[in-house]
Amino acid sequence: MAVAAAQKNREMFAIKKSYSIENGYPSRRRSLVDDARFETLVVKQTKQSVLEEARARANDSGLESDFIQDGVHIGNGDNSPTVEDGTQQDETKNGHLADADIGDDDAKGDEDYTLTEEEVILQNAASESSEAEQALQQAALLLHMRDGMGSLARILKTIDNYKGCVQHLETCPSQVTGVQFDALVKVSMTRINLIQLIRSLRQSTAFAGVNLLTENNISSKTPWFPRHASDLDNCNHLMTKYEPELDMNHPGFADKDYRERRKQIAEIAFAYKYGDPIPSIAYTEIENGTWQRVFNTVLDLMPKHACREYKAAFEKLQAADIFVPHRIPQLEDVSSFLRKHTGFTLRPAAGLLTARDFLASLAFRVFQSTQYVRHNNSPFHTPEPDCIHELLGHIPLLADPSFAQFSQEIGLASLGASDSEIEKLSTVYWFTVEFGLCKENQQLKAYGAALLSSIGELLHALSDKPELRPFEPASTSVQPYQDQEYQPIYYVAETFEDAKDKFRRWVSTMSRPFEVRFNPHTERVEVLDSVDKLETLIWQLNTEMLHLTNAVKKLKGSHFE
Ligand SMILES: C[C@H](O)[C@H](O)[C@H]1CNc2nc(N)[nH]c(=O)c2N1
Ligand SMILES: N[C@@H](Cc1ccc(O)cc1)C(=O)O
Ligand SMILES: [Fe+2]
Repeated sequence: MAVAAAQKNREMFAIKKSYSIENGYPSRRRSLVDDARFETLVVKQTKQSVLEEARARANDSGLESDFIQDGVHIGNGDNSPTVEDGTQQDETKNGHLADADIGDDDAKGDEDYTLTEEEVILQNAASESSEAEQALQQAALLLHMRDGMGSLARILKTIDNYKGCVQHLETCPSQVTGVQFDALVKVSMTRINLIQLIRSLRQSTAFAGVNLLTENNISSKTPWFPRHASDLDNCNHLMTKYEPELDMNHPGFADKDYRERRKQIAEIAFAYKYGDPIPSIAYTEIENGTWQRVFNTVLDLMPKHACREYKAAFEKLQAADIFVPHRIPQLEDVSSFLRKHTGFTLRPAAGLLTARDFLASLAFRVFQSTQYVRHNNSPFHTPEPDCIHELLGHIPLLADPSFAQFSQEIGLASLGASDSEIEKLSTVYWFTVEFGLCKENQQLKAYGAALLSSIGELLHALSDKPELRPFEPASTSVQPYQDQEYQPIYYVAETFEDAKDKFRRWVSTMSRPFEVRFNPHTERVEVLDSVDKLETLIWQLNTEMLHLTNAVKKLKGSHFE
């Protein structure tokens, strides 16, 4: 239930299509970092207005009675549960809590609750249907008790009145002035009763604050992030930029048929749900022709300019009959190929995703791939990712174990990261996964996907025009860039292993106060926030160590035979 509420939260606050047109996205020279910044702004504004709307609704006398009629009002004569408290004056003027003047019982219309975000989510979840209203909800409440432990009895009695079940109770001396103790109470009760319980407790002068906490230990300030691969159904927020409909510079802007085709293909991504096979597309002769031109050029340039790992995986894709010149590979076939090699899978994406959503998928070893094809007028460079870029650029390296792990680590680092950290991570992603160069026997090779899928840019990167700098996460992550033209700066990694090492050390300096781990068996991201979870993990690792030690012993033994 709690998880469902969190997802609801995401849906409520989600921006559907956020960029340029509707929201006045400002500049023409733009980068994904600018986009991330803009996204943050739009998300904040959307959230603010959703919250304000919900608060207004709650204060609206018509709707208010929905929640209040059953007796949040104290001593109002019906048989409803009440706080066992003589006083009904609310003296709480505590920030986002009840900064309302609640007068006497008759003053219904004057009540002005300022709901917290958690309460808005709860109310929203409850208001869906009568079953949703009656659904059991786990929740944690933090209460500031002015008058000491005596108030505990009152709390328990009130919870009991609302047919709640107390699962955990903990108190400690409070840091808040005027408050003697804080109590943390975990309860289970129906949503509707929980809403009423909170209101009821707030009306008591015994409490200087009643806070509904989110369902887990992570602070409610941490941005929502997917916990299971199926939560990625909520992670496909598009950036409306470089779309053929919207951008006059887009090669498909003037081509009506092309725009129609793009819409058709986008529908597949919009309808896609976790677990579905990725629908096949019957690519047209023109589309296959565009693929063939790019494919053949990559074949020509790859031996000299691509890194070793790319070439090795490319050959495997050819051997599996997935990479052939005359037809575009189907995402479903590519996805099963990757699954066998590194556990990566694909999801269809309708276009350029927001950095937060795109990176989050990587944490689950899921790569969000577009399925449409660039316009046949510009086969060798396009301003937006298309399936030729995903297939020829990204797929080979996602089949390489070391690179797959690097990609996943960027993804894991992004979960719950702050907006400015997302900006840095996507900049690192940009200069490594998209545009990275590396060394091989003193020679410069390309491993970045946007280089390997764009012959134009590949040759530019390896010419003497751009500036080359050594990859160093701390400085690379704050380097501004644009995504319209060829890059003026590229970063060179010694090796993947070296890049991964540096990246890991840099990530450990980020501000996130918790560690996460992906459990491949359940496809779940676990937050390592309890001794229990850590102990289970240590036990698993010990078992694995035992097997590895045995393997070493056996191998050593066999040498002496
Ligand atoms: C993380 C980063 O900003 C990166 O460039 C992302 C953004 N969104 C994307 N969205 C899609 N569909 N494909 C991509 O390759 C990317 N790249
Ligand atoms: N420029 C790349 C495609 C691309 C565009 C934008 C990106 O963010 C990434 C890749 C190509 O032509 O293949
Ligand atoms: Fe890409």
